[in-house]
Amino acid sequence: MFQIALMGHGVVGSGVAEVFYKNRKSIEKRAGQEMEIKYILDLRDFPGLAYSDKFIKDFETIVNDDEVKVVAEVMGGLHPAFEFVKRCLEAGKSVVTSNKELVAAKGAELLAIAKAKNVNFLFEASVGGGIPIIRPLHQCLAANEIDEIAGILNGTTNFILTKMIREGMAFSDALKLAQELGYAEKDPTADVEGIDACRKICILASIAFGKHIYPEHVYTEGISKITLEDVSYAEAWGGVIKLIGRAKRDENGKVTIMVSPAFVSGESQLASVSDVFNGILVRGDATGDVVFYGKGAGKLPTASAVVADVIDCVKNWGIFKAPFWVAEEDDAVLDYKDTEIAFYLRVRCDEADKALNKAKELFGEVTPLRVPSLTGEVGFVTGIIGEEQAQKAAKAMESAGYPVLGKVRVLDY
Ligand SMILES: NC(=O)C1=CN([C@@H]2O[C@H](COP(=O)(O)OP(=O)(O)OC[C@H]3O[C@@H](n4cnc5c(N)ncnc54)[C@H](OP(=O)(O)O)[C@@H]3O)[C@@H](O)[C@H]2O)C=CC1
Ligand SMILES: N[C@@H](CC=O)C(=O)O
Repeated sequence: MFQIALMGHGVVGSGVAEVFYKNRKSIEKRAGQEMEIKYILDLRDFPGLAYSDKFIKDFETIVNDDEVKVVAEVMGGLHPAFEFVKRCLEAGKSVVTSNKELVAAKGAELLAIAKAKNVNFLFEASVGGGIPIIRPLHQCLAANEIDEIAGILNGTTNFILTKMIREGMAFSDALKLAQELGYAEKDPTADVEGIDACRKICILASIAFGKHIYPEHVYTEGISKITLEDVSYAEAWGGVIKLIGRAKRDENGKVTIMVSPAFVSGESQLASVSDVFNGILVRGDATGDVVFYGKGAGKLPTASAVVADVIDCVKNWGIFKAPFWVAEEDDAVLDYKDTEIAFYLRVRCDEADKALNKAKELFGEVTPLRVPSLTGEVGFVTGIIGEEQAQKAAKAMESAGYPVLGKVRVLDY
């Protein structure tokens, strides 16, 4: 009998218990072992559940119990999750987690401990909720050199943008709904400001490129400044606005990585990824583009990935099967200011032609965008230019009397 401990009984943790008890027979069959949840650690009490007797409040009970072989950490946050996970691994227990903050910050260190102890540290649920992406990237695509990964990695912001685009719903109402549905992080700033997507693209890039990419080295911009007017200009351009995380490795091994809202063409596979769904494009040198799609957040989709990792730990007891990357001292990430991309801008003006002439002078050739219902302003899309040049040119537009009302990157996916 394999004894398991669950740390956290919130949205994901309660889903893990639900999936485990509902599908226990098939789960045990797939794991090849009988399994039981011995403890559930949480700060609160949960009376009236069929498994209410499992709840404990002291982590020491779990770490000191040799019968507990696999621990699922679904509490979230960096502390005390890091200390708890580290101690479990050091005690010879395999750990699975849905906690991207933990993996993005401490993945290399925890993987090194797991490898040394010959236990597993798995985190399929940390990216893309219920979408299988970590295992395919690490195992099924292992024969490829991965050149690029780009995707919609945050369910909450994609849900908000979809509600804004399709229903004209106010940002705050859409966020409230995402929180009620259990999609958002405890502090939704992490979703809205792109921090959650940044953690996820860091995890994917670390697996793909074999070295730890730290969130603090990644330029990150969220969707809080996106307006319904920007949405209309994107439509006039022939696309939609999405929050995109992307990472690309050049021939020297340097990584360009960024999270920001972006115009994506209506024909792009990412354009049709709506609601809480995530879509992740992986470009391999042998496979070409492979796209992963599914529910990126929510109780049961995420729990599905956590329980699958638990099964893997049980089935592969004594075999290290986790993805692996090393912590690197030198920074592998290129300064985003040294990279190039196209931009959409929206400026206030009395005469659109004059504003567009000024834009040409400052940005080079531009493509005008017109939304008939919006007066006293004009939108345009630049060619590929340097990030720094774009920043300077936008400032110069303002100095010339054309206040910038919106500025979003334009992608060619
Ligand atoms: N919700 C989602 O759709 C997804 C979430 N994730 C990740 O999964 C993790 C959990 O998310 P979610 O379930 O939504 O979060 P919740 O806040 O709903 O659940 C966390 C639970 O853990 C408990 N907890 C927190 N700290 C401790 C502690 N020190 N000791 C014991 N219990 C503790 C909390 O108690 P209390 O409420 O009293 O603080 C709460 O019950 C996060 O890392 C999140 O980023 C990943 C993919 C999708
Ligand atoms: N808050 C996250 C939850 C899953 O990672 C999201 O909205 O994607």
